[in-house]
Amino acid sequence: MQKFIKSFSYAFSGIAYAFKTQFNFKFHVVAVLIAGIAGWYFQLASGEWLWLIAASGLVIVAELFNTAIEVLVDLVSPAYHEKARIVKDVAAAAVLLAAGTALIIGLVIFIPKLLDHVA
Ligand SMILES: Nc1ncnc2c1ncn2[C@@H]1O[C@H](COP(=O)(O)OP(=O)(O)OP(=O)(O)O)[C@@H](O)[C@H]1O
Repeated sequence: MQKFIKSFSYAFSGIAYAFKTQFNFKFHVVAVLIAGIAGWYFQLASGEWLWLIAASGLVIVAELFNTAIEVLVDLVSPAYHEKARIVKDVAAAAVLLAAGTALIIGLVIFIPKLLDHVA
């Protein structure tokens, strides 16, 4: 049981590291919070909440993997290396794709609600 609790504390320290050191991670956490507040304001249906939660999770998980990959690359290849560049660029591309997907999901959910709101 103590091992189980410890593994949570390791995971939380990983989240804290990403939050403290990665501007993009902070940016995405703020975006997720804003989406959550907007979801609460517009009283999303449960299906819409599920899409929003899945999209948010996708972005945060991608950011965490990207952070881990960046740290690992810096550890094994502090000097410039073409393969290190590719690894970091591909990891960054995964975040970009996740964020783009989440943005599209957010627009599909919120644009009709915003249009209804202003009409
Ligand atoms: N060791 C390296 N060898 C080759 N290219 C690298 C190396 N480190 C970084 N790069 C290149 O520089 C880009 C930016 O790398 P960097 O580590 O600064 O990431 P970042 O996305 O700016 O994150 P952060 O600023 O949070 O560390 C990478 O995507 C890659 O193209």
